[in-house]
Amino acid sequence: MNANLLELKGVQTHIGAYHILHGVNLAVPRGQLTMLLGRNGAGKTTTLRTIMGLWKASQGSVTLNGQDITQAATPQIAGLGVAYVPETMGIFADLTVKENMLLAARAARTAQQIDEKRLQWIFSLFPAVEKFWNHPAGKLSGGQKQMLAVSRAIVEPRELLIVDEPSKGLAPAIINNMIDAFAQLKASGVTILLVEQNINFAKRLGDTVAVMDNGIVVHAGSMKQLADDEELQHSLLGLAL
Ligand SMILES: Nc1ncnc2c1ncn2[C@@H]1O[C@H](COP(=O)(O)OP(=O)(O)OP(=O)(O)O)[C@@H](O)[C@H]1O
Repeated sequence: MNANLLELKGVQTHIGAYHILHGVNLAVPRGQLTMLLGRNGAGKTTTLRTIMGLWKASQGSVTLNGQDITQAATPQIAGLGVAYVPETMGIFADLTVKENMLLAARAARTAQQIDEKRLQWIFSLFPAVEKFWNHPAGKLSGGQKQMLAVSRAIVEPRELLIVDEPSKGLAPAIINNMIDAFAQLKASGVTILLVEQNINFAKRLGDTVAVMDNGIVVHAGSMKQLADDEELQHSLLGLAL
């Protein structure tokens, strides 16, 4: 079995006339939490969208479990066990939390059909999801919406969870809750890829890190190594952890 669940090799992506990714190499080790860092506009979101088939790579390859998914359609990629939470979160504001969860559960048509043990586990990770079960999702706070978005992504078992900036705009207490939840998710065996701007969040959760700049990965290694090396942080990110 390949040690890397996901691998990008030489991935180039164009958006219309713009050449955004210039040969991204990225490895996401199985069972680990990988942080994708980088300045604004470095190409992190474009990388996630290319993995999900929402943009198509013009060159290079994306492989999942050794299977080439470079040209696969998004539903097919999702069907292989990949869940993606975009920055916009994809929540239906007019629907209740419960309805949002049901829509995310492909196999369930009623709340009773969602695997009960799994639902209780999700409630334990994100108590707000249970508390506001029958409330319109649009009424939730930013942090609660983010928790609902991640809960939707894991309503059924997934092999790979990809989340774009889960800590964005959240208060420190909510960020701590989010860190605990991701740590528990990882302990359950899910491989996780997170885009982050919050360096402390990255430092506390990451096993592996990749740093992007100008559409390529300019550094890859262990999170601890980067966390311990202030000079490297300055040169890669313009700041220290
Ligand atoms: N739809 C689009 N059309 C044209 N250019 C785009 C589009 N989406 C992104 N870009 C450009 O691609 C580059 C990379 O954007 P991307 O969103 O991937 O960066 P990012 O690292 O995720 O940054 P941020 O943290 O600001 O979201 C940026 O220069 C951006 O302006």
